Amino acid sequence: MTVEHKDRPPADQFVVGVDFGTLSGRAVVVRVSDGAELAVAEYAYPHAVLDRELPDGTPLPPDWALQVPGDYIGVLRKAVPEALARSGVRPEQVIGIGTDFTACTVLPVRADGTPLCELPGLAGRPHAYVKLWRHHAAQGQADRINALAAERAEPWLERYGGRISSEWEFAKALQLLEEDPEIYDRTDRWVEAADWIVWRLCGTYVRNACTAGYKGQFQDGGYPSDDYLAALNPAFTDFVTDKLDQPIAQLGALAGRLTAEAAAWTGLPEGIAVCVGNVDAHVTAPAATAVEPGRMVAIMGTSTCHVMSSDRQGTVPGMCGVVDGGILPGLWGYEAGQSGVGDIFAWFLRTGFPVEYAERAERMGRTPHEYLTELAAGQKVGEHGLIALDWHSGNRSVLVDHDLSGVVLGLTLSTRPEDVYRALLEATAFGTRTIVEAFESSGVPVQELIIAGGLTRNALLMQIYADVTRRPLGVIDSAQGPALGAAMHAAVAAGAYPDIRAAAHAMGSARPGMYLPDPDRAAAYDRLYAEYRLLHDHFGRGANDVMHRLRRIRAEASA
Ligand SMILES: Nc1ncnc2c1ncn2[C@@H]1O[C@H](COP(=O)(O)OP(=O)(O)O)[C@@H](O)[C@H]1O
Ligand SMILES: O=C(CO)[C@H](O)[C@H](O)COP(=O)(O)O
Repeated sequence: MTVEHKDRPPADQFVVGVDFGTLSGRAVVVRVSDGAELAVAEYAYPHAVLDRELPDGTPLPPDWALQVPGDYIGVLRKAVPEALARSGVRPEQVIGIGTDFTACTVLPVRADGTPLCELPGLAGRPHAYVKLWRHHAAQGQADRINALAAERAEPWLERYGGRISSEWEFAKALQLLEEDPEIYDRTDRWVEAADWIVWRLCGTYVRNACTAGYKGQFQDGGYPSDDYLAALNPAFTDFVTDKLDQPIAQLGALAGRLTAEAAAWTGLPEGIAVCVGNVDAHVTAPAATAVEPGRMVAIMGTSTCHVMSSDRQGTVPGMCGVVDGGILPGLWGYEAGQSGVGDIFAWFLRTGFPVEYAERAERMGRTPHEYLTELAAGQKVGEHGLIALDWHSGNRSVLVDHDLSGVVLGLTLSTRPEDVYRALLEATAFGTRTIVEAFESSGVPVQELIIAGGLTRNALLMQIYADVTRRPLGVIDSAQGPALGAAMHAAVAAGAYPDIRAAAHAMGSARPGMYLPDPDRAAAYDRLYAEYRLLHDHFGRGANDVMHRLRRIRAEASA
């Protein structure tokens, strides 16, 4: 007989969490009483990431990254019913659905939520589509936003470590205005995909406090002022009033009830609780039980987000932002990140993985990642003679410059693919150490590092992170941390728990100290990290502007 914990929900109630990642959506059916994940189903976006051309063949310039909003609806129609069927749970046992999304992934929509790219005649207009979080073609607008904010000493700038990213809402909207004013004019709302999917589920458009704060620069009850926007571009003056402003709700709040249309898509009962949206990184903190100050969660996937709550409000140079209640109610939520991590490893598989390696991996029943990892694991630290900069997708923290690019130094004629692969793994660890040290030196202590996301599957990578950061690494128990976090917020929205902390204690779990730093390897990495920081400052802080010059040369050549 199971003894029901007195204040725990009954064991026959379930929630669904849906994690909209960069390349796919994952739906998980979760038991409310203890967070047990009964089933998961994944749906890969048919159009993946549009970074070369639109579906109709319209070419895209460099640094563009778009998506097709219909792909997201596919997750609701395919992954949710599949997970429900696999779970054996009856639909009437499901009391709520919660979602999380990559961010800042934004799209222009009409007043009823229709994406502009779905309107007649606009399928060939790049600015009518979703701008994915890693759309980096608005760096020019971001540079102007930062320069003007610094010149006017705008108070909100320091909440973002002194620099606004080209990945965020204002830079992307300004690019839209300046490059396709007709699409801008036809945009009724500029919506985070995190909120658009909730809008599709319950018929209500409400902005979540997380993306509004970190990506929409909502601080102390307001957005950047109209006269600041007018100084950027007079046509941008009313952007907040006309296209952005919308009621904001706290994380875990009820956004509305599942509509009949969404019930038909998902196979879930009409009228169940639909939770306010959330971000794939921040939603994972409670899933990893990181609900106390100083426990940093690094969600490692295509990119890495470092999220941490603190009782201190500080300014960490190059952080993505600090938002009151941005992760957990009542605490300052900090975000930092690396815009390319798994993406960099994927790039190397596309471009540096020889056919004979692929054939050997297949014969051994290994994926390319597994095969290269096995080959690289046997090396001693420094044996490959390489050092890399993990900037193939720009630098999000601490330099906030997406016009920077990747570097591999030390190549010789005897360098092997596994050498470069390991150097890339290590470079991302050096990037994380740079971020952790920025927090520590700014008076915001990082007590513990907990890893979540798809990259937890790579044990060598985890050990390298422990050795490089000289910190024990905890690992979230769930293989679907973001989806579990979304499910937990749905349980709160459905009233099963009073708040997300209570849900975290009942439903979240992580294993502390899974990877411990080895003193000898850590000492060897200190030498390589010192070289990384020299390169970091040389190429990233103006000593040698070659990376920006190369971009200008490329732009002229491709023009
Ligand atoms: N064993 C592995 N080692 C290193 N990287 C991996 C491995 N498996 C997948 N990846 C990378 O992980 C990324 C996908 O991360 P994941 O968390 O699954 O998805 P998402 O980023 O969409 O949430 C891809 O960029 C892929 O190259
Ligand atoms: O910046 C983000 C969160 O603030 C993005 O959501 C994240 O970088 C992309 O997610 P993933 O790497 O899992 O695809």
